Amino acid sequence: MEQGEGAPGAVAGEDRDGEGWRVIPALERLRQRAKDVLEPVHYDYFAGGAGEEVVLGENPRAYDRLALRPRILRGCAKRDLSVELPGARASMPVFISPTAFHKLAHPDGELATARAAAAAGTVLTSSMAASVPIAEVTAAAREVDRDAAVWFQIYLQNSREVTACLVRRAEEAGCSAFVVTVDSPVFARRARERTHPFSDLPPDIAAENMRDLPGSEPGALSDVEMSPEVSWEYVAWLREQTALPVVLKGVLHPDDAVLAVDAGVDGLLVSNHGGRQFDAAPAAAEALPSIVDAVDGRIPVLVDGGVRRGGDVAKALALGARAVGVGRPVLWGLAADGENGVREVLEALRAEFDHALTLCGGRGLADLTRDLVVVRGSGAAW
Ligand SMILES: Cc1cc2nc3c(=O)[nH]c(=O)nc-3n(C[C@H](O)[C@H](O)[C@H](O)COP(=O)(O)O)c2cc1C
Ligand SMILES: CCCCCCCCCCCCCCC(=O)C(=O)O
Repeated sequence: MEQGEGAPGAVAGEDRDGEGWRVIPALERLRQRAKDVLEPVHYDYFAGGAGEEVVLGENPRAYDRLALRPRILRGCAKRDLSVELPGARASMPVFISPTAFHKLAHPDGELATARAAAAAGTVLTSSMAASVPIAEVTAAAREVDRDAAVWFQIYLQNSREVTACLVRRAEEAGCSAFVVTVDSPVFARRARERTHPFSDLPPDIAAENMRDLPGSEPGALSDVEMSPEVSWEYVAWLREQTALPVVLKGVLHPDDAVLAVDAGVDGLLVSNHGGRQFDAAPAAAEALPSIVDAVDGRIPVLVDGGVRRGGDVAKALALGARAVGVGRPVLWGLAADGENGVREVLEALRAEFDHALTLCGGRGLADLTRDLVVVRGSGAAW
């Protein structure tokens, strides 16, 4: 089996995409299949990370450095995996984090992902840079389950008129929350762009939410901007633009978590963008506990980055996360087998998480508590 970024001793720059040895077999098979079918430039766009991909590897490794001390004899024959999230109730504590351009993975694009998420009873966060407009994404989800929840991810644009227009569109499409990504004041620098420079997107694929926005010609596409001008004042303004829950994505410092609560947001997503933005950032699992402590139960804390196994989900919840997001595994499932591939990823994670919960003696998510977590090699509690 291929060694890779999660493997001890993996060398940066070699086999960086082979997460294989540590992920559950179904996910690894789908990733291999995705690698076989995708154009190398598209595979590298999905798989890659910022800089020399240190954080990309650290995200999964941080989970490996933790262990769970199971509780015994707790009578856990009946278990409830469901969870309350901002604007949604999910059947399990695993949701889909926003990733751009699903049509690069499969011709059905976000329509397939939305159907799979709805069938699994969980949330799809549709990217502002999705290759299907948000109204079509929510409609696809609702065809499967009329109560399906879809969140809309947004980058705050320099023009507030443009941001406000995107907010209205997502509301009209029936999204139930906004995920505002705040970890990207600039575009990332990614090592794989040297080997596979980003060509233009194929002519039939575009960021469809960016059509017909204020200031552009009818039918024209606006750029997705990442702006260093964005500040807390903009978040406060956005808070006034919508009654829907707002989740801030990309929070890594506990002081920012406190500022976010003060700004009136409804949830935090602890994330380093899957290691794609800042290669000196901490692993998501390592940033999580201090943020959970700073928030002190006032709003739910979510986390994404490097979650590849049910045990990782259990560790994140034990550290205080309400739920975890997955990014790349969903893209591998989508590329490998469309809607069915995404379903397979979600159901594999559900089954593994349920198994881990049972082994921890848990009946529900609240039974995963921080006292279960120890640091491997030291035996010390977290
Ligand atoms: C190909 C790709 C595209 C992404 N696009 C977005 C995006 O449009 N907006 C966003 O907030 N995050 C984006 N992300 C980051 C994900 O939301 C998420 O934070 C990350 O993938 C989680 O890590 P994982 O892939 O290890 O699960 C993207 C990630 C990938 C891999
Ligand atoms: C070969 C793939 C082509 C990629 C084209 C990139 C165009 C960038 C403009 C949209 C940015 C979307 C941000 C997505 C994101 O957060 C991420 O990749 O990470």
